[in-house]
Amino acid sequence: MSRKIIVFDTTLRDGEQVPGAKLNLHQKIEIAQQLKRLHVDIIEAGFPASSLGDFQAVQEIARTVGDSVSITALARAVKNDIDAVYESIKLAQNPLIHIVLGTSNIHVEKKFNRSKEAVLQMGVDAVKYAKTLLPQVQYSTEDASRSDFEYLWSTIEAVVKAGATMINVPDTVGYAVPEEFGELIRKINDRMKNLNDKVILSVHCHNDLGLATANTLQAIKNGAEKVECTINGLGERAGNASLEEVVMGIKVRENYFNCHTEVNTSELLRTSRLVSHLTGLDVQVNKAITGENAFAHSSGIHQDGLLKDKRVYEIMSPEEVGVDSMELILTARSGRHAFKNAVEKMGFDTTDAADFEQLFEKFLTLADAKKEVYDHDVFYLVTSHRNLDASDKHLYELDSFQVVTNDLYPTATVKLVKGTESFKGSAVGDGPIDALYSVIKSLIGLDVQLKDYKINSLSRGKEAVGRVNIRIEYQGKTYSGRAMDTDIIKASGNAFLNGINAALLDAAQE
Ligand SMILES: CC(=O)SCCNC(=O)CCNC(=O)[C@H](O)C(C)(C)COP(=O)(O)OP(=O)(O)OC[C@H]1O[C@@H](n2cnc3c(N)ncnc32)[C@H](O)[C@@H]1OP(=O)(O)O
Ligand SMILES: CC(C)C(=O)C(=O)O
Repeated sequence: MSRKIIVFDTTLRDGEQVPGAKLNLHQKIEIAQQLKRLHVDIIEAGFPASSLGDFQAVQEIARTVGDSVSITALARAVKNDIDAVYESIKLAQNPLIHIVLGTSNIHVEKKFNRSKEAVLQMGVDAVKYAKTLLPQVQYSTEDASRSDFEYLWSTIEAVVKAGATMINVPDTVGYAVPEEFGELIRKINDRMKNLNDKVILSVHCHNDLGLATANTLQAIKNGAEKVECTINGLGERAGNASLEEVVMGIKVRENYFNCHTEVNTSELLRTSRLVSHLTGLDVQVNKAITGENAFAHSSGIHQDGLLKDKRVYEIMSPEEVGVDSMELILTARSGRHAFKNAVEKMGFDTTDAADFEQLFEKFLTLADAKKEVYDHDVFYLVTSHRNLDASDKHLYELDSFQVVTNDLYPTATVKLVKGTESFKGSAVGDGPIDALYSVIKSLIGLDVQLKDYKINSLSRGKEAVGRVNIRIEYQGKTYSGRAMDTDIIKASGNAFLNGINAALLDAAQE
C-alpha cells in the first residue's frame, strides 16, 4: 500500500511574498476555490498579523472554502501573531496554527540577538499558547538546513513535547543539496518516530539553486509525510518547490517513491493559468508540467516516434495534467455550455447561477462585437466583471484621455476623477506612455518613479487584449499595478493608476 503524502499549498502566503504578486481579496478567494478543486490537503491563506487586508482575506477563505480543506496561516512566535491566526481561521472545519522560528546560528545570533536557550523557550511558549487555542499546531524550524543538528533536534524535541502536531523542516534559503537534505530528513524521522510517531514530518524547500523540487522529492524518499509547495513555484526570491512538479514527480515515478497524493492532477494546468493571470507573473514556456511547450514536440524524429506510439517521447499524458486537446471556438452563436466550459477552463468558479447569467450576457455582447472569443478574452470578461483586475479600492480613476504621438512632441491630455472631484491637464513626454504618466503624476502631485513597464498581448486578432504590468517606487517602497484592455494606452494609464492608488492607500494606513 503506497504512503499518502499531504500536500500543503502556500501560494497565498509564500507565493504572495513575491514583489508584484500582491493579490486582492477577490483574487485570493478565486485562487483558494481553485486550490480546493485541485484537492490540496491544506491551504496556507496568508499572514494575518501583517495587515488588516490579509487578516480579512484569510478569514474569508476560512469561511468560504474551509469546509473540506484544512486552512492555516502563519505566525511568528509572538502572541499577537498567533491570536491573529486563530481569529482568522477559527471558522474553518480543520484549522491549523502555523508558527515559525529560526534555529540556525545566524538567525539566533544576528536576527534575534539572544541565546539559543532563550530562542528555544520562545518556541516552546508559542506552541503552548497556540495549543490553548487549537489542537493542530505546526512548528517550522526556519533555516533548518543551515542549523546545528543537535540544536535543531533539541528544538524539535521540545516543541513536540509542548504539543506541536506537525514539524516542518524548511530549507529557507535554498542552500541544501538533495543527498544532504535527504539525510537530514532521515535522521529527524528516525528520532521522531521514537519520540512521538503521530507527529507529521514536513518539508518546505526554496529554489535558490534550482533544487527545490529535487530536495522535496529526496525528503519524501527519506520519510517526509507532508510537502509545502506553491503553484508555478512562486515564492520568496527564486521561489518554492513547484506543486505541479512535486505532485507529478510522485505520480509518474510512483514505482520509485511508493507514495501518492490526493491532488486531482487534471486541475493542474487551469490552476497554474489562474495563478499566472491573477498575479500577472508569466510561466516560462519550457516550465515542467505547465509551460506552453511542456507537451509540444517539434523535431522530426520525435514527431515520428510519437506518431508510432506516444510513450516513445511522453512520460505522462497531457490530459493527466489538464491539457485540453479539444479547442472550442466561442462565437455569438455559442451557448451556455460552451461558455461555461471556457470559464471553468480558466480556473474560475461558476457555481453562482445569477452571476454566471450576467457573465453570459456580457459574453454575448463581446461576441457580437468580436467575431471569435479566445481564452484571454474570457479571462478579461470574468476579471472585469468580478473586479479581479483592479486594486480593492479606487482612489483615482481614468475618466478620459487623448494621446497624440509624433517624433517631436508626444502629448497626453487626461481627465482623472476621484469621487466627485475631477482633474484635467496635459503634458509632453519622450514618448506616448511617458507623456501619459507625466500628466497623471502632475495631476496627482505624487513623486513616484516608474521602475518597470511590461506589455503583453494576451489574445489573438485585431481586438487582442493587452496586459500592462508596472512597478513604481514611492517613498522607498515598491508597488505594482496591472490592467488589461483592448486599448493599450488605456491599459497603461489604468495600470499606473492602480500602482499609485496602492501607494496612496498604503501611505494612508501608516
Ligand atoms: C521565512 C518566511 O518566509 S517567514 C514569513 C515572511 N513573511 C513576512 O514577513 C510577511 C509579513 N510580515 C510583516 O507584515 C511584518 O514583517 C510583520 C507584521 C510580521 C512585523 O512587522 P514589524 O513589527 O514592523 O517588524 P519587522 O518586520 O520590521 O521586523 C521583524 C521583527 O520580528 C522579529 N521576528 C522575526 N521572525 C520572528 C519569529 N519567527 N518569531 C518572533 N519574532 C520574529 C524580528 O526579530 C524583528 O523584531 P525586532 O523588531 O525586535 O528586531
Ligand atoms: C515559514 C517558513 C516555512 C518559510 O517560509 C521558510 O522557512 O522559508
